[in-house]
Amino acid sequence: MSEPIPSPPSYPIIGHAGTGVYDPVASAKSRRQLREKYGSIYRLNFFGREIIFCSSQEIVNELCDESRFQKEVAGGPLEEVRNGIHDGLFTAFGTEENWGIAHRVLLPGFGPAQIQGMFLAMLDINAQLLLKWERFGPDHVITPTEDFTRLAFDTIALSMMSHRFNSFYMEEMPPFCQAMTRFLIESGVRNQRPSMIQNLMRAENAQYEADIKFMADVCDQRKHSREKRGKSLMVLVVVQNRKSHPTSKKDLLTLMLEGRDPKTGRGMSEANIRNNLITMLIAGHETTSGLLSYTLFHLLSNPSTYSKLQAEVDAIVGKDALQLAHVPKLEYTQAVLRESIRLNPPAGMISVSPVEDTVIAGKYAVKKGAMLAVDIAGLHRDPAAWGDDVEEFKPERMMSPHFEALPVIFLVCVPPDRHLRGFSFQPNCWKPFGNGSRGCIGRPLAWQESVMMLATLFQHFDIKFDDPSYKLRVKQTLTTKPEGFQIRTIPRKDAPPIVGAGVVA
Ligand code: HEM
Repeated sequence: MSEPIPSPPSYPIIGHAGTGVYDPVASAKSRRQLREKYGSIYRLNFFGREIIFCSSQEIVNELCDESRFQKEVAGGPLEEVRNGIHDGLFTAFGTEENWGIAHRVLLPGFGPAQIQGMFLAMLDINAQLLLKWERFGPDHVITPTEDFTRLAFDTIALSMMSHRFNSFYMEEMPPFCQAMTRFLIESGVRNQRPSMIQNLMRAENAQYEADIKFMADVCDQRKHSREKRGKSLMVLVVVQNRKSHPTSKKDLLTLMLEGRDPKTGRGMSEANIRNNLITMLIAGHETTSGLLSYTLFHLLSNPSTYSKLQAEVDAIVGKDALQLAHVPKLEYTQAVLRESIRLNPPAGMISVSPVEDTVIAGKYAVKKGAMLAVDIAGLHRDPAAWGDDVEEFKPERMMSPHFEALPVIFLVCVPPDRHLRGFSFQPNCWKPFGNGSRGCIGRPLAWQESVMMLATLFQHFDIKFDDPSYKLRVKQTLTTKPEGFQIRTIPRKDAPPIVGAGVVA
């Protein structure tokens, strides 16, 4: 006999929408409160649309079975995000042909050799951040999240499209980031509004449309003044530049323009290329920035881990310029990243739905098409999978020999690129990059970039909180990042010169 899924009290018609039970602009916090009160499975209802939230390893392990469950875009915040990026990989419906074509065309662009080939471009952008922090000096208060956002944004553009956005030379955050932040926040809020109310919100709708238009840059060069072009994302300009200046570079943009799907023989359409260019920037820069920001926060909050990481960097990189060969040797640094993303996964939720009526956890009946949300932060704190010290920041649990002793469930890349692997202890208990065929295509890129950033940062600086009493607060769009987190960086004595690669885009 099936059991009812627990649910907080709700109101007729609206259900839980607008009642404060689930705050769309602080949903990570709401999920934490709800799972503390209702346990590892509960359901909410927004104007008749039901979402079942799950967080135990036991249930999530079932939901990761792609023969029973598939990614769900309709009915959740992703459907709103689709207004901006349509059939891009991230928001494509499972049944959409363009997802398969783009996935098969682009996957080779994220293989080990390609990611390693991005090393110099990554080092170039990395050096821009280091130089900025060095030149500001120890008295300057730095908001790391902002510069990590610039880093991630510029790294994607240079390493994947050979294009420079030069965000480090702008006082304000790049206009694309501002438009994207507004767009993602609004997408989350719209998801809880009934369409009748949404239609009345003229100012919000106008801004939303403007932000989408800005990101897509649908007005081509002829319609934009030179000044306006300079400020825009220039997605079309990126494509047009490449078409008028063909290159032998085999980067992701080349794959998009020239690649052929091995299954259908078809290439990506122009609209799908644009949707995927914006997708890569959206999916890749806030998440990586969040990972690096949380990691810095955890290191500063746990001085012994800080010292161990810096000692590892000193022992392996020393006074040399960072080399690609150093990256896999920085094992503690990678354990730090794995543990940080366990405690604070920047992408805190993914959604799936059953392909047929089914029963989960042996007792809860769920219908075909129901929306099941995987609460990743909750999963990463399941004591049954992680032990009683789940709240503690312990990179050691992500190191060998513990690491090798535990069953490795999925590998992102084949050996010998050990540093690029994804790991899981109990099946599917560590899911910061999502699941299966709809898991993160950009994870090896984000991983290499993050290891490189931490290594060079600790090689060149001693870092401290600006306010030692700072307690973690979280800012949320579709992803989360620390809010109000500020640091000071003190150049280390005898640090080697900062090396940028001088890559020409
Ligand atoms: C620390 C950094 C990152 C994290 C935590 C992260 C996390 C995720 C997660 C959880 C998903 C699954 C979403 C879902 O099921 O709805 C995903 C998908 C995706 N990510 Fe990432 N991501 C990161 C970096 C990147 C980067 C750097 C890129 C691109 C350069 C990228 C591109 C994508 C794309 C295109 C998808 C959709 C894949 C598909 O459905 O085919 N991500 N990511």
